Amino acid sequence: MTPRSVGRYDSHDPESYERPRRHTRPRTKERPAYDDAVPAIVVTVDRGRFTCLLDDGPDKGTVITAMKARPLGRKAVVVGDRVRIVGDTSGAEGSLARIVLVDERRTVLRRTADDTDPVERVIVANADQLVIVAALADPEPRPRLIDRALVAAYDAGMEPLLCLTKADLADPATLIGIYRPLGVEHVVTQRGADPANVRERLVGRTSVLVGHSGVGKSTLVNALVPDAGRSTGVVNAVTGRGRHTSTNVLMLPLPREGGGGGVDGWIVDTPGIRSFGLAHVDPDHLIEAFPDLHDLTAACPRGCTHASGEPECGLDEATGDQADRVASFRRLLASRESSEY
Ligand SMILES: Nc1nc2c(ncn2[C@@H]2O[C@H](COP(=O)(O)OP(=O)(O)OP(=O)(O)O)[C@@H](O)[C@H]2O)c(=O)[nH]1
Ligand SMILES: [Zn+2]
Repeated sequence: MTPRSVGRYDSHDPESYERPRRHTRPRTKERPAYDDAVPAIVVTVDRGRFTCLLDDGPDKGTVITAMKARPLGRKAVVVGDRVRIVGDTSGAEGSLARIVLVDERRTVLRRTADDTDPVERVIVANADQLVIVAALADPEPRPRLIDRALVAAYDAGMEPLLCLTKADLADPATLIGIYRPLGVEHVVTQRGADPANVRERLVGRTSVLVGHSGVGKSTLVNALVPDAGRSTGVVNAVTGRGRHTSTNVLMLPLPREGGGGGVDGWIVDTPGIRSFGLAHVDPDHLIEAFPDLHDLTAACPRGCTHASGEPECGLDEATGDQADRVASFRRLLASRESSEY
């Protein structure tokens, strides 16, 4: 970074993105610094350094290392954030740009403080889909964990997808049956199989993959993103460190089929995240993910949590298939209290 650019951008006020500037000086002579800010996507965070990909212009896809500009203060910048950066955006080795603005987030996937992490955090911003990876065997599927991931997805406004791996070891029918009443979509896969059925679910969106250790998540990611392999990915070029020992959340581009560059979607791998703290989840927000059940609760007493045993809960009116749905919804509600990881 040249001394000129340091002086220039230090006085920059990122707030001016959000409010019209009060002083309307002619802009021809001294262009405001933020006109130079370029859009980028945060793909990983490591000790205060943000790895971003330029998201516009002829150098789109260039890997940039950036830090937060001071005026952003303690506001978190997370993987998936759309940001504006200034300074040295060349991506040259050793260069450091500055994030001056974080765009409004479409979705936020959070985890509450719990035994494994004392701080509530946003894990990923702007993701559309939560892919819950579970092995059909070895390790045995744990529906309680799947339930908790579903709660996190619905609460975040993300669509859940159940991805059942190791189909060579067990039949998926039972597990699929458990999630049918909720209308959860699923795909079944196994090592060595063409991952096309999984891939087609990822095209055009940003998908966060979560799963317990050993379920085959890395095997799947490597099949989907062949040359970005977990240990040699784009991020390595910047950090110079092996990714395979890291537990950082990492967003990988899903390469367009047939080579030639281009990105068909984004996969966010979450090696360090085995569970979600769900204490922040509000039942009235969760039920909005199920409009038919939400309608039933219109006449619930004030403060009704819709759990089984609540007096006069509208969900008790459900019959037939919808009653199955209510039972499943209540199971999800109860999973918030579970201490299982
Ligand atoms: N039988 C069988 N084994 C598989 C399959 N997919 C992965 N495995 C094996 O399961 C083990 C765990 O796979 P990984 O891909 O490392 O699992 P992971 O979910 O990334 O686990 P962590 O690295 O602990 O997060 C490895 O020994 C894989 O070879 C499959 O479809 N069938
Ligand atoms: Zn109720």
